[in-house]
Amino acid sequence: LSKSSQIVSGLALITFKLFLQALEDGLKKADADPSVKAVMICGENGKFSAGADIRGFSSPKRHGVALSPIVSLIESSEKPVVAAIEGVALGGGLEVALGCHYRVAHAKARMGLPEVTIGLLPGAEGTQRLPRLIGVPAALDMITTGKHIPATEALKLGLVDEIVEENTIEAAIRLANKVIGQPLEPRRLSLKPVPKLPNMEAFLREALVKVKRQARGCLAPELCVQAVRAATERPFAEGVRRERELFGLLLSSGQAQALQYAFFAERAVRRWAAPGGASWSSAAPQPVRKAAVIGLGTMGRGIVTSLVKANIPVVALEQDLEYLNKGRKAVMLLLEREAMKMEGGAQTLDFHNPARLQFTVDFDLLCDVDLVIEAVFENMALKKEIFHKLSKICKPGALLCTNTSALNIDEIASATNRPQQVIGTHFFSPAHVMRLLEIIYGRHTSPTAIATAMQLAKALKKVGVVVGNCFGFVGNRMMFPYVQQAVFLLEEGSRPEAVDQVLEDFGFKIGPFRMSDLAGLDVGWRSRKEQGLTGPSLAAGTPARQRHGQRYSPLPDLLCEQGRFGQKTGKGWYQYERAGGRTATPDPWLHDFLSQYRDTHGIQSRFIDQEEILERCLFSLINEGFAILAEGIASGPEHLDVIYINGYGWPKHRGGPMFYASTVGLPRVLAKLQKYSEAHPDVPGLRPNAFLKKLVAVRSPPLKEWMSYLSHQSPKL
Ligand SMILES: CC(C)(COP(=O)(O)OP(=O)(O)OC[C@H]1O[C@@H](n2cnc3c(N)ncnc32)[C@H](O)[C@@H]1OP(=O)(O)O)[C@@H](O)C(=O)NCCC(=O)NCCSC(=O)/C=C/CCCCCCCCCCCCC(=O)O
Repeated sequence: LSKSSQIVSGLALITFKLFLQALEDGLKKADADPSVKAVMICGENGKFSAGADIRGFSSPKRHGVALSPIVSLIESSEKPVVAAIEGVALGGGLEVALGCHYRVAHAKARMGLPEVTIGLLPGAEGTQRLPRLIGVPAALDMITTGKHIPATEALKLGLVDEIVEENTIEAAIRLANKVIGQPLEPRRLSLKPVPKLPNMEAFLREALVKVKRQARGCLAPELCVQAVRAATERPFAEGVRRERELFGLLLSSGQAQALQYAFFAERAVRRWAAPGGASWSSAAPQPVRKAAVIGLGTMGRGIVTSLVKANIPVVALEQDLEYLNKGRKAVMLLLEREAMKMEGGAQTLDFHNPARLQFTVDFDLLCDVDLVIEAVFENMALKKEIFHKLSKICKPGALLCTNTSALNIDEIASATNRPQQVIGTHFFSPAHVMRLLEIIYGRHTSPTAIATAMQLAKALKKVGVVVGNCFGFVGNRMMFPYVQQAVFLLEEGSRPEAVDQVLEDFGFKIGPFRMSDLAGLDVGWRSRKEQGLTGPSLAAGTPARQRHGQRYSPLPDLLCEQGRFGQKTGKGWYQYERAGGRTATPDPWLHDFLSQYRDTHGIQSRFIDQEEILERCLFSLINEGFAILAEGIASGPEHLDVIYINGYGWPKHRGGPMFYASTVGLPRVLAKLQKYSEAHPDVPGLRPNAFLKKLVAVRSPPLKEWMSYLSHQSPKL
């Protein structure tokens, strides 16, 4: 068939100008050449196409519109066109394949329309062709979630005609040969009707309700449903017009830019940098063939589960048999659940095999592991004791990681004989679900240790973000002023449900008070007692609402003193149906308690509007972000944004806190902070950071240029 086939595709990414022109030229040439009987389209280097170059969407008119006519050209060809899909066929890549009359895929190929994840919809007629091919429910699922489906599933759905284990191109050529001369009309998707559903209207209505609930203010999923609805209600050409209209709306919504920024930010943070010039490009990771986890509380259980899922043999250690058995049961339950979600189930995970997962109380069994993750509770003395023991037992090359959310990595490292191999790995709960891994280097941490921790994050399918050592690191340090403002707002007249509502409407998965109830108020209470901010070590005569000359709210401490720890005790900032319950209901007791508290402290209650709630919480968090950047704790604003999107439920369609600040406008953030700071001079978190002021003074450059305005390289970097 060599004479009758044409390979006209060549790039994994559709760099539109060159690629589309080549595709058009190739198709026209093939059409005009009587010796060509069929056309096969494939990619280069084992990849069909990852779709359009996402960076190109900043100039949509120039690039975007050109793909649809090409897809139509393919479909209307008088000669059969077969797509040979290897690697990935995503976005515009899959839309090209949908224009073809036949699709052959390699068994390992993946397909999807991920445009929704970058704030768009499949704008080259994908929302109109896919439902015609695989029906509305399956098409809607792919288009609104953007998920990549494996070839086997694509075959079941009818998205591809054949899958092969061997040479996809040869198989596609074989198929092309076979279908020469067969009628093409039934293979042209634009001519097919959308398969009917008995309850189409109800189905689409429910789908819209579901995506709206899940999207929390993100527009793209909703508009995807509207585009698919158009396919069910209108002829193909009109559906395409509607798709284009909706695409245009998304393109100008601002959300697409935020989501595309987030896509590249997540990839940018892999290129880490640390003190002394060490970086991702020069440091090589050590292999991790076996790991250990110390402590099987909530965090340890999730970490063990993550490691087992990543196929890394684990030794799980507890202090005594009682805790060990409790931990073992919980881990097994988590793993059973994870196995059920996986193809191949328990056999794939193999967690009943002691060579893959071993439970022990014997520290000596840690002598041959390559990496230890200590996950005991946040107590410096205990952690130091464990690290001292580890440095005696573990082999010389072993990496010693501490799962801490705030403690000083250098102090923990000082208890060992190998501070260069000590590193912070801050997991987020539940650790087998949450994608973020904050990786904290100490003063002596070696580049190899950082590279190994980053490699571990990748193996665990997490996003590793390398940051410097300070109290709370990046995520929690930015969270402190945010939560502090939320509590101050209660003192001044607001209620937990009002504050949560504003932040959840903004797009947070959960507001600060619901979050605090979920995490447990006792966690922060313990830490504040350790810091001497409350409890028996507080100096007599300390004013109730002041610490170290700054405003302090004792409200969370007072709740803890009442035994209100949140969900676990059935009462916290809200009331719950029972201890351990999850349904938060506003609590009249708390409202009375707040009134009495204000009376006791002579605070005049006032109405606080949504704007003030949002600005005080978010701008104080962002302000701390500028401090972190200025101190060199993180090497760029993308790091902060990736941390917030993946670890703190920040709405991705707003691009992360620092990106959000850039869209609000730095002068506005500064002006508002100045205003609130004047009203609350005893709150340092509201005092505009010098770096923010500087950026405004130099006329608010684009976010990617911010770091170049730091006058001196921070000693941390
Ligand atoms: C699965 C992947 C492809 C690979 O994953 P992995 O192997 O892990 O590698 P990565 O690290 O993720 O990626 C490696 C590097 O490649 C870069 N990359 C990857 N994909 C892209 C991309 N699509 N664009 C740009 N760059 C990309 C990535 O950044 C890495 O580089 P670096 O480390 O950052 O340097 C995975 O990468 C992946 O999932 N990629 C994304 C795939 C995707 O989302 N594809 C869809 C893109 S959108 C699309 O295809 C749309 C096409 C058709 C548009 C038609 C529009 C018509 C509009 C008509 C209407 C006009 C209306 C007018 C409006 C008006 O009125 O104004």
